[in-house]
This record gives sequence, structure tokens and C-alpha cells, in this order.
Amino acid sequence: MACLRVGRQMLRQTASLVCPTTTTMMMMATKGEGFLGVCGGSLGGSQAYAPSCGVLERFGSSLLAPRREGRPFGSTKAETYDVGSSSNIKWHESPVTRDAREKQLNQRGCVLWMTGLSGSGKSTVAFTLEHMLQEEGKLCYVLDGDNVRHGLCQDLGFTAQCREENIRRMGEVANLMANAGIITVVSIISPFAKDRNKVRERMENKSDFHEVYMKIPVSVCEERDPKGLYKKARAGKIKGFTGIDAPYEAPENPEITLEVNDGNAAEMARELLDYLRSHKFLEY
Ligand SMILES: Nc1ncnc2c1ncn2[C@@H]1O[C@H](COP(=O)(O)OS(=O)(=O)O)[C@@H](OP(=O)(O)O)[C@H]1O
Ligand SMILES: Nc1ncnc2c1ncn2[C@@H]1O[C@H](COP(=O)(O)OP(=O)(O)O)[C@@H](O)[C@H]1O
Repeated sequence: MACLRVGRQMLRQTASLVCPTTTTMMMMATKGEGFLGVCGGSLGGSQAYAPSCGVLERFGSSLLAPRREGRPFGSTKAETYDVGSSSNIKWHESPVTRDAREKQLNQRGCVLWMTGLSGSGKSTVAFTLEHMLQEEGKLCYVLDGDNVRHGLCQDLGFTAQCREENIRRMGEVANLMANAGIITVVSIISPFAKDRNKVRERMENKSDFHEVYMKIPVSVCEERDPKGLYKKARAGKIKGFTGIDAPYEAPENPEITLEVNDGNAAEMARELLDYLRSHKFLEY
């Protein structure tokens, strides 16, 4: 037996067509569709048991497949499909669900996306939060801009195109990590609103993404200048430095805004911890 999550975007395939649909309690309860019925809640709330589960889930005459970008509508025989520059690929669904991982971890996966100028305190607050969560027995991982540029993004510089790709990759990894049930903190300048919004759009669940705006004025960041980069940028030794001669677009509707007067890094991290707790990410 396997479970389906209510509200999930699926492709429903019958003998003659494939169409997008969303799993609902009504569908779950429909015996004619091959569902066994609604689960009373032993796995928690919005789930139902079904006889089988996989990339294609067979219920009587219907096939349900998770909806993925690139999968064509209107074709009954498509086993593989094209995504981006890749052809003939398909999504392999794990029999282990996100719910099962979250239950195991006793938490909910999500992404806290910390955006702000260099020196605004993103890394300090992010790693302080990770430590606080670890002490509470919660699994958190920080994807820090500097760190990820040592490997996954080492081929990227600081042109607008490189930053766009950097943010895209961070977003994709964060999406996977949230799906793994991990509280994922991304600390990256991410100066362009459209790039951050694209990441939000790409999340498996829209409610996974929480934008944290480090609203620290450039004057304060420049005063801190722990790496001496503002000094170099002012001297013209670094070109295209964010906040000096490259733009930073502040978020319009961030879920959380942290300002200088919110206190020291530990107090800011505690504010994020309280947010996670009150939004029930620290429990299953
Ligand atoms: N031109 C320019 N502009 C801004 N920052 C620069 C630049 N060159 C190097 N650095 C250093 O690289 C870190 C920023 O990397 P990010 O991956 O967070 O940047 S971005 O989101 O792709 O814009 C950033 O780290 P943080 O200070 O931790 O933000 C800087 O130390
Ligand atoms: N809330 C804070 N108040 C004062 N200084 C801070 C605070 N948060 C971070 N700092 C200091 O600011 C500097 C930049 O912090 P950092 O976390 O490296 O920023 P970013 O990752 O945004 O570049 C560091 O020297 C750090 O100790």
C-alpha cells in the first residue's frame, strides 16, 4: 500500500487522454477510480491509501503520474519526454513519500531564503539558526552563497547572467532539500527580484518558500566590511559590486524582514526560529 497527498498536481490518464488534475478527498473516496478510501489520520491528516504508488500509479482504468514540467498532455504512450535540453527522460518517483520523511524527522521541510547585501549578516544569522535547530534536534542545512561557489557554482562569476544561474541552481537544490524534509536556509545576495520570484514559482509547494529580507543599509554593511570588499569596490578594484556599482532589488513582500535594530545575530536567528515554530515547521 502507498499513499497519495491531497492537493497534489497530477496527470490523470484514461484510455484516450491525459489531463492535469489535483488529488482531492472526493477523488480519494471514489471507489470507481480504484481508491480504497480515505485514511483516518494514522499518517496524519490529508492522506489516503491507494493500492500502488510509483511514477505511474494505476487505479482501475486510470493512471496517475506526478505532473512534471515537460511532460506532454494529450499523449497516452509517452513513457519518456523532453525537459530543457534533455530528451528521452522521465521522472522516477520514490515509494518513500515526503510525508514519510517528514514524519521520520518530526519536522516539515521548507526553504528560508535570506537575501541582502554583502555584509548584511546573512551567513552569520543562517549558521546561528542552524546551530539552534540542531540543539533542538531538528535537521537544518545552510546553502551559503560563498560555500556553494566553491563547488556547484564555481564556474560562475558576478555578471547578471551568472548571478541568475547561481540563484537558479541554489533554488533547485533548495527545492530538493525541502522535499527531503530538511529545513533549508539559503544565504545568498540574490540581488534580482525576478530570479528570486522564479525560485518561489519552481517550488514543489508554494508554501515551502519564505523570503527573509536582511534590510541592512549599505552604509552599515560598508562600515562592517569584514572582507574588505567594499573598500576594494570603492577603489575600483572590484567591478560590479552589489550596492556600489551593481543593483540590489529589495523584496516587495518578504515573509520576514530583519533590520539592524532587531539586535545582534543571535536575536535575529531566534526570530527566525520563532517563525519556524509558529508556522509548525518544527513538528510533524
Ligand atoms: N561583485 C560582487 N558583488 C557581490 N559580492 C561579491 C562580488 N564579488 C565577490 N563577491 C563575494 O561573493 C559573495 C556573493 O556571492 P553570492 O553567490 O551570494 O552572490 S549572488 O547572489 O550571485 O549575487 C559575497 O559574499 P557575502 O559577503 O557573504 O554576501 C562576496 O563576498
Ligand atoms: N546582527 C548583527 N549585528 C552586528 N554585526 C553583525 C550582525 N550580523 C552579522 N554581523 C557582522 O557583520 C559582518 C558580515 O556578516 P556576514 O554574516 O558575513 O554577512 P553576509 O553573509 O551577508 O555577507 C560580520 O563581521 C558579522 O560578524
